[in-house]
Amino acid sequence: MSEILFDRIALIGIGLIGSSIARDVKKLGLAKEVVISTRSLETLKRAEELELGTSYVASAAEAVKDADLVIVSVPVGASEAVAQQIAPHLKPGAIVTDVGSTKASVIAQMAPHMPESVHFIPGHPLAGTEKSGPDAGFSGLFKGRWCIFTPLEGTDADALARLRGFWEALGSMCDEMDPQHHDKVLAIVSHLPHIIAYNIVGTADDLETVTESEVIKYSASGFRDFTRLAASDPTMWRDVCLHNKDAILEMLARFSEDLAYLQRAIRWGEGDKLFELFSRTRTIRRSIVQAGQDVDVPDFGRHALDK
Ligand SMILES: NC(=O)C1=CN([C@@H]2O[C@H](COP(=O)(O)OP(=O)(O)OC[C@H]3O[C@@H](n4cnc5c(N)ncnc54)[C@H](O)[C@@H]3O)[C@@H](O)[C@H]2O)C=CC1
Ligand SMILES: O=C(O)C(=O)Cc1ccc(O)cc1
Repeated sequence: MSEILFDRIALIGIGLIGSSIARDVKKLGLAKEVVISTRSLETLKRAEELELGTSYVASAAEAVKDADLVIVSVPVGASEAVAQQIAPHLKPGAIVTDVGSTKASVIAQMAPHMPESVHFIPGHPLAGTEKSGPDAGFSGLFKGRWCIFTPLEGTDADALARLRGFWEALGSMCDEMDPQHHDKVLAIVSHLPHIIAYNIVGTADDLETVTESEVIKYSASGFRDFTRLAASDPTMWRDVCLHNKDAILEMLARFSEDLAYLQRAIRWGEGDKLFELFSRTRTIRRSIVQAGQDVDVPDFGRHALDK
């Protein structure tokens, strides 16, 4: 059992990410009280059945009262609505953070509503799966994973250090970044891979009508890897696309250009070009594996806190 880091934590949104945080907080004893609130009463009831917190309230405003740490874990498009609901009820000195996959838009939605008396520190744990909802979370999700903060100018150093300490207690490695830079980096390493997966699985599904069930029947592991990403939550990914539009479009333009290069090399039988690219990318995979960042979803257990 670790030490208590916050007396009262409020979790707004209790899906995959919120419930994984709740499980770690409970397991490690990081808070005296964990108040949970979420939009649907059905999910709230499920959180209670799973005993994820110490109290369960229907309104976000009620949940944040007296909370020292507020973690907003909702689809990024709901950030402003949540900020509006909680703002008048936040305790002076409280730390308010989020876990959204995009950062500039979350800041634009939330920061204007935050009272000066609280510390608003946007965050993003780079850990997750294609699943969603409170049953999908698990203890240890964040272990060995990066958590990126995109602090606003003038952020209180002690508050940032406390939030960092919290994520480190969950096993994360922490870093800081400018929100625009975060959004560009994440566009290429996370958002594009999901968009490409949605696209290829959609294309295969369209072909299915032509080839009957062959696409699914003979799908090799490469295609199956894409289907895992393409099974990710539609609301969450719709919001990511809408709220990181510029960076995603910039990376998609670059991606399409490079795909055209590949297409041309195939058309003209330029094997040397194909070989050069495929060798370069193979080196990248090998360096990721060496750095221990190759954890596929089925292997998460290896990193779980309970092992
Ligand atoms: N799924 C993943 O792998 C990762 C997701 N994220 C980010 O974490 C956030 C949450 O994602 P998940 O936990 O995966 O989603 P989820 O779909 O599992 O859970 C979302 C939760 O938010 C609640 N919610 C939705 N709209 C709400 C509103 N207006 N007010 C209050 N609660 C509301 C839902 O009831 C649910 O409890 C998103 O912003 C996502 O971009 C970050 C890292 C990884
Ligand atoms: O399931 C996967 O492979 C992921 O990439 C999970 C993920 C989704 C969104 C994020 O912002 C961070 C991590």
